Amino acid sequence: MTAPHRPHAGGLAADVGSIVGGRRLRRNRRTDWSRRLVREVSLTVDDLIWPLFLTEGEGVAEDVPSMPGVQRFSVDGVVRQAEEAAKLGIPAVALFPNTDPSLRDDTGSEALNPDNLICRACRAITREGLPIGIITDVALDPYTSHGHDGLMQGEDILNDETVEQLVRQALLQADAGADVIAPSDMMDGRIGAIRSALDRSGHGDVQVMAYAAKYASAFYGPFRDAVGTNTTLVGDKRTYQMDPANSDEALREVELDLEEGADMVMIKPGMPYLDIIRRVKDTFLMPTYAYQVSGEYAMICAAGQNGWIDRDRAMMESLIAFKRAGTDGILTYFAPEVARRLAKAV
Ligand SMILES: NCc1[nH]cc(CCC(=O)O)c1CC(=O)O
Ligand SMILES: [Mg+2]
Repeated sequence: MTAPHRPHAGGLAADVGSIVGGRRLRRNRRTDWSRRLVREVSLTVDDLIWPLFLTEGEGVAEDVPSMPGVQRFSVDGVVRQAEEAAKLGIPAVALFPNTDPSLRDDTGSEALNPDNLICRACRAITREGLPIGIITDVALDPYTSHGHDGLMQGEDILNDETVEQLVRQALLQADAGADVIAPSDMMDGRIGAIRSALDRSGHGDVQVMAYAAKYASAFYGPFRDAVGTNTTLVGDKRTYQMDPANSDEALREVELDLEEGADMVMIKPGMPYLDIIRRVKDTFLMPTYAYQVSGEYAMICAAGQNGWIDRDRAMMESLIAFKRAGTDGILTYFAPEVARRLAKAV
């Protein structure tokens, strides 16, 4: 063992004019135990939500090329992933379907099929009785031939007509065993409509996690590969997803979703929007989540693969940054890996 380096030893200090009243912030950083003692936030397995992709078939596990280490699973495989998540102590999984192209149509009618991929997966996971929450995505994009989250008329995305369909989609998911309904569509008024429909149909205990401030972002690219909307999407989502230039507007979006009955709110994407997370948390003091989206995941993996950054350290640093910004939890594709790491560290 070499003696620890002592940056403050020696007699030079008195000459350093910029040291105010002997205050040296490096003192607390010298040793590992001290760094742990002064640490302000921590990341635990309780902070993790694992997004999982579904596909048809049996025994299927196919790679998503733009998301190294991420696969789409058939329902049987997703059940095994959920078991693994439960074993690791991850509180919840979030399910996203890659709908067979032949089932996608103008109105996204497959979203209303009680035997669609999502509903079958909810039932199969629920049957296992795992101590884990099932979060389902409410939006039409994996089901429409045009890849939009809502119904289209000409160039327009219809709001209220879409909301009606989202309500029916949400009820089917709740019937199938979803614990948390997570509308990601950004239509106005959908949280209130879904909340009251759930309450009226005996699903008063089903929680709602609103994708409240969801931005029209370039960082969703790999996700669209994963669910097959990269080829279907016509145009962009800027008439319903938020403008990345806006911050006050995010507070208005969150305020409305909370008034309409959201139990939890989400900001998405994550890392470029840490300022939004902090404002939302400070303003509303509600359970606040961030989605570290597919593009963020892909960037960290790609730079890591090139040897340009240390992938594992970047992964951990990105997640602690979410905690520092005020999130109560993070949807992240790194979830199982991080859970394993955290378990080893104790
Ligand atoms: N309703 C669609 C939806 N739900 C979650 C994501 C993105 C998640 C990610 O990039 O990891 C998207 C993409 C989009 O709006 O096109
Ligand atoms: Mg809104």
